Amino acid sequence: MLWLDGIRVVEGDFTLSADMALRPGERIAVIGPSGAGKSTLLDVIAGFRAPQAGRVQWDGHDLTSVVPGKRPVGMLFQDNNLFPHLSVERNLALALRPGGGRLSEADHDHMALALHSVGLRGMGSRRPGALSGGQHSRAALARVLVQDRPVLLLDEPFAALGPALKVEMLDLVTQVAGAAKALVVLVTHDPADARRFAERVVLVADGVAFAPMDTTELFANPPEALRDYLG
Ligand SMILES: Nc1ncnc2c1ncn2[C@@H]1O[C@H](COP(=O)(O)OP(=O)(O)OP(=O)(O)O)[C@@H](O)[C@H]1O
Repeated sequence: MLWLDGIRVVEGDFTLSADMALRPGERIAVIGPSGAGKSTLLDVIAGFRAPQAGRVQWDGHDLTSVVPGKRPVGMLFQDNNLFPHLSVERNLALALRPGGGRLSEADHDHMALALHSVGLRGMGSRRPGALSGGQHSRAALARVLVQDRPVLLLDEPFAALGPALKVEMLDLVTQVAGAAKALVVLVTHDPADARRFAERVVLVADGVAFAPMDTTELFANPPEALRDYLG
């Protein structure tokens, strides 16, 4: 379980409070107005931002003072570009062994499996410039998957893709994260993404990241803050 316990972030006029528990393996969407604090919430979980109060816990371990690289968290951003001068496989290798070092046969098998799972089997030797937009997104997803982290944070990773490709990628994330039993937290501006992807939704508005609500119930009976956001 990922616990956000009494989290409070304050920066000038901006405040964000969060108290919630997210279950292993579930798919969460984070929605809310621009500037409400969706990315801030992910940054607190990932450790890029220290809250002024509260604790982040995973599986009973307090992560609050753990550096980002040591947290059980993988992240995928929209601009999370692959290194253009390295092959896809070298990009994956860097994610697997950030400090360098020789890759074992098991590591190579692991990378091949990650590429296979995102539909890029046999494309490991290509450079990112030789991939289509959709393939690029798949490679970036493989790079996160190869790290085998039980929590995946996705900050609008597919916003630049066309609608059909975005749906394809969301379904792929559902499939691969399901196989890995990873908790996925997806920030999106598109309520349709939340409906398609998420079992539960965290609404961020008015300084609060509200505890997750069942997606179907939330959209069937939206609270005022969501009605304001949906317009
Ligand atoms: N590096 C920073 N320094 C100061 N303020 C920041 C910084 N990054 C974000 N903010 C502010 O923190 C608040 C929350 O930003 P955040 O990016 O978390 O919102 P968001 O909901 O993800 O927005 P969007 O949907 O536009 O991406 C905003 O008021 C923003 O201006």
